[in-house]
Amino acid sequence: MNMDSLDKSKRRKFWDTFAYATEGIVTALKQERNMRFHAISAVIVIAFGLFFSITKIEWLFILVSIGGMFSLELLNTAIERVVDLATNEYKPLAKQAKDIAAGAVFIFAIIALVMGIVIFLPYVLKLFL
Ligand SMILES: Nc1ncnc2c1ncn2[C@@H]1O[C@H](COP(=O)(O)OP(=O)(O)OP(=O)(O)O)[C@@H](O)[C@H]1O
Repeated sequence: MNMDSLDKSKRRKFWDTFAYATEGIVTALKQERNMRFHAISAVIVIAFGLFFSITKIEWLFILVSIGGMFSLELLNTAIERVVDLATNEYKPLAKQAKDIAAGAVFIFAIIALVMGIVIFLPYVLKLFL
């Protein structure tokens, strides 16, 4: 293999990674109700952000919340799949793996909710007061 084709195959591998990652996200969106819930929530939060013209720093927190939520839900889904692949019998370790992964999502969801309240509550109050 000459340098040129080596370079090309490396580049293809790089783009393949994006294609597989996109495929994973689309699969999760199609199969997981929670993923669709996050997508709808993200659209609503972005609409609120635009409506209230939130600051740059506030947008960054929203970005981290939305991105973190999607990433964690994807990892949780991946762990669920691996556990189901490993066994379809009732196993205490399978339960632990799924419940612990769900716990990670839950903790971040609470943090994202608190960030949302801290950011949007003052804007909402200003609207009414
Ligand atoms: N093989 C297993 N052995 C023991 N407990 C399991 C097993 N598979 C799932 N569970 C437990 O059953 C409950 C429901 O699991 P399930 O796989 O249906 O996930 P879920 O939380 O309903 O997520 P989703 O709705 O995304 O499928 C969880 O408490 C999980 O830990």
